[in-house]
Amino acid sequence: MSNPLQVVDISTLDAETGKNLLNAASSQGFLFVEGHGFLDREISELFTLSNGFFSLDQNYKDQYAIDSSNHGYVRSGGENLSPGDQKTGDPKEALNISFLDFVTGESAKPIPDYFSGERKVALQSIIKRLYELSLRIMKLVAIGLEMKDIDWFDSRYDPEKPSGTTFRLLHYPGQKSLSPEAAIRAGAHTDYGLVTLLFQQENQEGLEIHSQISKKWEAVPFVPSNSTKFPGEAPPIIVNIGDQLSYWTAGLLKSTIHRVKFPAKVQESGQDRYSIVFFSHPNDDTILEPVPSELTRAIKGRGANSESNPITSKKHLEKRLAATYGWKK
Ligand SMILES: O=C(O)CCC(=O)C(=O)O
Ligand SMILES: [Fe+2]
Repeated sequence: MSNPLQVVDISTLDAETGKNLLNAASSQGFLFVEGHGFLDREISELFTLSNGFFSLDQNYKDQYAIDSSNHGYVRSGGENLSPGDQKTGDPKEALNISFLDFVTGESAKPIPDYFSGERKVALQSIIKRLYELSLRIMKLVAIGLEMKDIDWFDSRYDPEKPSGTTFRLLHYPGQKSLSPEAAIRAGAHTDYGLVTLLFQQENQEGLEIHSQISKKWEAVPFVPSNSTKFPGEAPPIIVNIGDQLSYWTAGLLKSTIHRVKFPAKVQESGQDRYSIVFFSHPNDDTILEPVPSELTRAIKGRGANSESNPITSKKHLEKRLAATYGWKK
């Protein structure tokens, strides 16, 4: 399968890497990163954990049902990512873990007791490192934007202060039905935060982007690891830009619409899809004021550059979640 996206090696924090990342983020808004440091073994174990959780009893999972703060278990049909043009919720289940502290990797709210003991330790370690990876990516964005202070974004993402960041396990059950309605597994949407990091597995494809370049739906393939360059590393991680970062950078970085479909191959095999996602957000109290970069300052009247009363990150997120889950505000 051809790949519409660039694969950026982020193992070095330098000007060239920053430019490569910025190019991808300001064209497709989606890219792959390699040199991220996650091992194949640990990501496979994480998928095994996810598989184990979703195969538990429905009654058990429902005890941890999602609340209005976006934390908890979402049963199949419980989330409609495209409320304008989809009547029913998506045929997928998810576990959202929010209220995260990145010094400990723990949530301040209860999580299913399936994740206790060694499983809990493994989960916390992954969450802490996903936070570190998102900081690395934000440093590269700052370098790409030629900002004097490459920690400008990081200083707005204190590990112990509240943020809208969510770690999410997703399961899309396999379906052999060919009805076009059921063929959409996650409705078209953009993500809400700064950057989203996503792991997927081979033979479980289905993610599509509405390409900023071709203006068409294009499949995001599974890209295997480059074992010569990065021995033992997990496959490249998908990174995409969320609405807040696009808004913050006056639209220079693109928050691209995406969805999950059943490609013919997957539909024929009836294969389930599991994905693991980290939605990274700055601290709730972050004011989305114009970014100090000459590249974004030059864009007048868009996003954060157009507001005389800048909003906070928390306010930005609340607006979007209300639309997705139909909560009355
Ligand atoms: O499972 C996927 O590949 C996409 C998930 C996604 O886009 C989301 O949860 O926002
Ligand atoms: Fe998404």
